[in-house]
Amino acid sequence: MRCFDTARIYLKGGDGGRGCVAFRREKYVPRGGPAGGNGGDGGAVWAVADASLNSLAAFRKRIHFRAAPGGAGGGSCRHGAAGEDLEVPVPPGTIVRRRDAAEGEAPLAELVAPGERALLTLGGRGGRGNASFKTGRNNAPTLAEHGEAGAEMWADLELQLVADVGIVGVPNAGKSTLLGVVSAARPKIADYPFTTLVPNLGVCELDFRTTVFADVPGLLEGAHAGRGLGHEFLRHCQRSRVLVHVVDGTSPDPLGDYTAIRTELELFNTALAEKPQVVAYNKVDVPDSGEYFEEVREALLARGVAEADILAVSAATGQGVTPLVRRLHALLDELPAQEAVRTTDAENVTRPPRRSISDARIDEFDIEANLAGLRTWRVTGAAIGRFAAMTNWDYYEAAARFQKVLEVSGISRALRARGVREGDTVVVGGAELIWSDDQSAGALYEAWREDRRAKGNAMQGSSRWPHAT
Ligand SMILES: Nc1nc2c(ncn2[C@@H]2O[C@H](COP(=O)(O)OP(=O)(O)OP(=O)(O)O)[C@@H](O)[C@H]2O)c(=O)[nH]1
Ligand SMILES: [Mg+2]
Repeated sequence: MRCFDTARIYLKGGDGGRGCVAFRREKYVPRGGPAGGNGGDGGAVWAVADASLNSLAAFRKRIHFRAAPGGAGGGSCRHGAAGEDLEVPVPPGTIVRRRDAAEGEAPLAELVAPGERALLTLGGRGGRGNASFKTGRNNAPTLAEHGEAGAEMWADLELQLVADVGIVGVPNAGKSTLLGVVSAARPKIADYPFTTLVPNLGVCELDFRTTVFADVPGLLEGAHAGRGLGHEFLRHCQRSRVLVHVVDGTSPDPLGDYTAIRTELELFNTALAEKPQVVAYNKVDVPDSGEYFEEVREALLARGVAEADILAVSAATGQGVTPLVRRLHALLDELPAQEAVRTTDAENVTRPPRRSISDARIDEFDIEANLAGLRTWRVTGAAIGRFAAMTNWDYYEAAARFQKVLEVSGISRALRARGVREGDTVVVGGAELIWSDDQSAGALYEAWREDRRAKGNAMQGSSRWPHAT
């Protein structure tokens, strides 16, 4: 038995395209200005509330969602095309949390109204082409960046159905049958407990009004504590504005059933228990079931349930169902108008921020020394790691720029303070560097050329080049 109101998915923004190194070619000008275009930004991943969905079952079949990468930059300052965004359709009422969210952290998004969108992951920034590196001092830069990797994450989805009316009651009380009779929905109905495994939504039309009903699997005692299936589904009721409490009139103890459900609701969430509720005493078409009705009615009145909120019905024959729906309309009318009930403090991001995905600082890093007893150092930090990944080691100027950043960020100083020595290996992100005490540009150039020669200029990214500081 599985239920599909939670799911775990993998999201990845598209990688940025690589920047290009090119120069303008003009007649009589041997070497024109830099003309390498930027790579395109990678596509973002969005969640979109799709009213045609009412479960997360689709995420059994597909759990990976990757947006398209940006195109590479070209010559003549042609920028790469932006990668297309990817939209992940989710049923209205879906909450998205990052899997590694801290305790108490607000969810990433809560999609309630049909068509509502929220940004989940950004694509990577496109790498800059050499035209973008032109400065007064360097008007013929020969370097370009790799695109930034798109952000990736695992996310947990939770569905809390959006409905006007939540139908609660013990298993077999007739909840699904009631949903079927008030709406065109055809929920699964059978003569054993827990026929309903996936919550059903039904649209009821009466008196020119449309009301959405949610039928959830029966609640068992202990449901609030996670015993039985009911707990999984109680959350759906949180979204509904009023409740119908279906009581099985043919049960040996209808009042006991009623009390057990009320207890579950209160233990799960007091806000849930405080929702307006109508008691539908069901199956009155069965001979003898009416016998207890008066008794149960008296007991409910004694507990403060209003007379108008206790109705005898037969979901099977439809008897008493119209007055029941009208009573629900009246209760809904008493409530303040509400667009949609939000249950979290998620702040949906609807416009991608105009900045890189990472707001990490370049001077925030850690150094691990002497890994495995070797003369190897590892520098970690979100910003410096990203910088290393975007550095295109094919170009000497990119390597020189990287060295400058090591200086400016304080990483070189920190390494010296920790006792780095000539010939030591320094790992920064995906790049492996060899430490040299000779800080001159000439030494760096020689080392870079040596490294390129050894590589045949073939490899990208996980480059190894001697580093002189
Ligand atoms: N005679 C009679 N039988 C009914 C009535 N309502 C429901 N039933 C029967 O009761 C059984 C259970 O009905 P369901 O609608 O599946 O009950 P449920 O509350 O949805 O049950 P779960 O999904 O298991 O929690 C079925 O055999 C229905 O045909 C009614 O008004 N009269
Ligand atoms: Mg059912």
